Amino acid sequence: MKTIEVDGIKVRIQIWDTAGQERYQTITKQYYRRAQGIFLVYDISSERSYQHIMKWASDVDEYAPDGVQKILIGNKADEEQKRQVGREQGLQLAKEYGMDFYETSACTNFNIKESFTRLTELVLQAHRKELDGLRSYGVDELNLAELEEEECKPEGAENSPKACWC
Ligand SMILES: Nc1nc2c(ncn2[C@@H]2O[C@H](COP(=O)(O)OP(=O)(O)OP(=O)(O)O)[C@@H](O)[C@H]2O)c(=O)[nH]1
Repeated sequence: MKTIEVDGIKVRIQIWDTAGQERYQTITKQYYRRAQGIFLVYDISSERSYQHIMKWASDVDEYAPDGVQKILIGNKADEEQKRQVGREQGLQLAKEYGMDFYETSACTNFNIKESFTRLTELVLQAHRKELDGLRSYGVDELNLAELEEEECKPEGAENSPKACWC
C-alpha cells in the first residue's frame, strides 16, 4: 500500500509485483482480474525482455478487466552501457499499444514517482464519474481498491463477508 497525491486527492494504491517466471503464470493471471492499472515492464539491457512484452500484453488483454489502464516501462535506465533496447523502440511499441511510455530506474528512482503518478491519474480519469461524486461530498482521500470493491458488490450484498465476485 502506498499513498500518493494526484490532482489534490490522496489516493491509496495497492501494488502487486507479479512473478515474471513462466512457472508462476497460473497464479499471476489471477492478479489481473482485479487490476485497475498495469505497468508492462521490460529491461532496457535485455532485448529478450522487450520481445516478451507482446506476450504480457496479450495476457493482459485476455485476463484483465476491459477498462484497465496500462503504461509501458523500460526499466534499468541507469544501465546505459548495457543498453540493448533503444528508447525509440520503447516509444514505438507504446505507440502501437496506445500506451504512455517511461524509461525508469528502480536503482536511481528515475521516473518512478512520475510513472506511478501518471498511472494513478489514468485510473482516476477512468473513474471520473465516481470521483466527481465523492468530491461533491468533500472527500479528499480515496482508496481505489475499496472503490472497485463497492462497484463489484451485487445489490443487497453490502453486509455479506464474501460480497465481491468479480
Ligand atoms: N541496474 C538496475 N538494476 C535493477 C533495476 N531494477 C531492478 N534491478 C535488478 O534486477 C534484478 C531483478 O530484479 P527483480 O525486481 O527481481 O525483477 P523482477 O522482474 O521482479 O523479477 P521476476 O519477477 O523474478 O521475474 C535484481 O538484481 C535487481 O536489483 C534498475 O532499475 N537498475
